[in-house]
Amino acid sequence: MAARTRLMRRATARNVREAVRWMSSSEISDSDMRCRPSVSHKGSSSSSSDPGLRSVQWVFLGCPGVGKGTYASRLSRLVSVPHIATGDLVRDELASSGPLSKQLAEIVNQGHLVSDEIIINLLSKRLEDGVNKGESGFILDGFPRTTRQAEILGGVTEIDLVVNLRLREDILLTKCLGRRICSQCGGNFNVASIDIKGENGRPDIIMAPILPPEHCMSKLITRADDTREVVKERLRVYHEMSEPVEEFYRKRGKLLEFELPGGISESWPKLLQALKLNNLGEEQSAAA
Ligand SMILES: Nc1ncnc2c1ncn2[C@@H]1O[C@H](COP(=O)(O)OP(=O)(O)O)[C@@H](O)[C@H]1O
Repeated sequence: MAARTRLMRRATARNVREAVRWMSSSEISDSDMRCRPSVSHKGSSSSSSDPGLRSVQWVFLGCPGVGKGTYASRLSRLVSVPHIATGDLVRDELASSGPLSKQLAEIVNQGHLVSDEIIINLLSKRLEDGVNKGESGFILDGFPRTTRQAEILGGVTEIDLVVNLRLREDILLTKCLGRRICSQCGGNFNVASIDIKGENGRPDIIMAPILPPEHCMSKLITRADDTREVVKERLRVYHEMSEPVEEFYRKRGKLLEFELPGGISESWPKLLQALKLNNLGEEQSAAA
């Protein structure tokens, strides 16, 4: 057991060293890595050799069901960096039926966290593959989820900004239960229709369902960990293990709190405004 732990530690250290080497061999200077949302992010290329591009290194935090994936993936397209969701890395590993898949299935389907070692291995590999393809910068979604992960990430590279998405807990559960994925195209949808009257000074919250196109309707599936019991456990685990990560970044002055006011049409422009990216959003919708 001790030997296995030592081996795991060595494997992790090696991956982190590789990530460090990746960072230091990158053409981007330290100052370029810092968040400069007001500079132009032209085109869809994420190559670091384009002097007009600056690669942001952002993290999205937030409870299960809050919409980290939705907003992180939209933003990644806007600022031309990859959206890396550790939940997707875990699901890819599960689907691959590799040596880890049985162990992972048990953990994920109980709503628990995968070990820091395994998740860092998966993330290091994804970052390395990306760098080999010429990627730079990232928006991380679902990582770090423990303070240890945050410390390891901080030892490897500088995070510019951490966006903490927030939403009422009763809505989170409904949203998780409404999630659907098209088994053919992989599209993410949500059949939940939320219309909650505000009370005690809280505003109304209206979130329209995100319905799939006709051709996906018959192919919709639900994630195995999106059952009522497992979502409740994931929320409990988030409060216990991941909320301290918010404090970790708050203390370092990197945390941007963002309370979602409603569905995408209402929240997206406000999020861009909070990130001082509204001009970029307008440019892109004008070009579309
Ligand atoms: N950083 C991480 N650390 C540990 N486990 C993780 C991490 N990211 C993802 N996982 C595992 O993958 C599952 C799915 O993650 P994700 O898709 O991000 O779910 P959620 O909807 O709960 O945010 C998690 O419940 C957990 O088991």
